[in-house]
Amino acid sequence: MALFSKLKDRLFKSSSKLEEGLDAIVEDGGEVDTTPAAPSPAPEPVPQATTPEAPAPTKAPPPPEPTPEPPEPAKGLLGRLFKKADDTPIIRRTLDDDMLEQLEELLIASDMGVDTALRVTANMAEGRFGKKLSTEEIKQLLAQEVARVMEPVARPMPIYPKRPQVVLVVGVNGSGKTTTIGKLASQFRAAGKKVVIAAGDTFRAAAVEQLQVWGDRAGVPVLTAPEGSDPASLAFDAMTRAQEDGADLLMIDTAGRLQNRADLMEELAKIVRVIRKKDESAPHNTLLVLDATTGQNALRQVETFRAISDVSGLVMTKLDGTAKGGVLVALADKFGLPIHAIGVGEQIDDLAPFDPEDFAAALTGLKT
Ligand SMILES: Nc1nc2c(ncn2[C@@H]2O[C@H](COP(=O)(O)OP(=O)(O)OP(=O)(O)O)[C@@H](O)[C@H]2O)c(=O)[nH]1
Repeated sequence: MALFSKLKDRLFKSSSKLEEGLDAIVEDGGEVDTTPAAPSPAPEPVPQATTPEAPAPTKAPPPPEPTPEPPEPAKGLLGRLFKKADDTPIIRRTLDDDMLEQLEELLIASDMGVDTALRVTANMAEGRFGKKLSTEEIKQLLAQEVARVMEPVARPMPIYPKRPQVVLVVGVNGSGKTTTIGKLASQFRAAGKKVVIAAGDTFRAAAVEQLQVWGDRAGVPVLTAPEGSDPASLAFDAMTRAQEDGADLLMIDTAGRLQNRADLMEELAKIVRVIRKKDESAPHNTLLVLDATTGQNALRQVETFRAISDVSGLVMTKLDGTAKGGVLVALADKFGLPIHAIGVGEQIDDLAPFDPEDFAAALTGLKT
């Protein structure tokens, strides 16, 4: 399945934002490259001294531009379109301090966060100061750097021989926990695993109903308890049932009321205490579900949930249709927590494994 093109299509907002910004930066102070064969972006082997003052003579005052003749009008609309694609002049700009600063600002505006943006741009610039770069070449460098940051965190959710493997799912209300549990359950079931879901957000009847809908879609039983009852007691019953049924996986949904952090912390701790009566090593995974559209707020959510639970990995939802995809780079750079999967839509199969190179290309709008 062409998952990559799906991701690419759906990350359009992030990539178009970056793309527009990069075009503007290169055009601002760049000049049309009249040399016929464009030099390749070339990873520079030149090990540049890290001191900033090293390479220097960057400013070659642009000679009066020999603006290339606009392409002769081609016949017909199609002809004109193709002509434009072929003959669009390539603009290059010399990489200097000003340009670097603009790149940093663009990446910060793309939700990468200040530290990550600075690190990424510094790596992009290394050995390339004073070189002329086109937008496409910058995209390639950026994609390379993003992929490098993301590579260590791109890990599927580990599966252990323990049965049932208990997966506690945490995250704020609306982040996509229910949907993600449904999608994961469907994938595990398709892989031949026996799955049980526990609707641990017992405070909201609507949340339980939603989970039942997803359980039906995935063909997986959902254990529920009366509204307002103790989630830990439900978790205990679900654990018993999962053990009796010989289930491979027990996925426990939890409430996401961060407004009352102390209560939520106690509630999660109690669920953990109770399931450990049945299996000391449980929960085996604690998945934090984050909504990509919240941008930098996702960083704060990781900090908060790490303080109240033993987060072992992340699932990032709603990457489709957001211009804030860059936050994943900041998350990877800052916390190094594994990103197990990404949500790219509301349908049951809209959960993809996290692939750093595909993501980097989709985020930067790099043509592959
Ligand atoms: N576009 C898009 N929407 C998503 C994705 N994941 C979840 N959603 C939508 O986000 C909304 C909230 O998702 P839920 O799964 O109900 O979130 P929750 O964290 O369980 O929320 P509560 O039940 O309120 O705790 C729903 O409308 C979902 O359809 C995704 O990857 N892409």
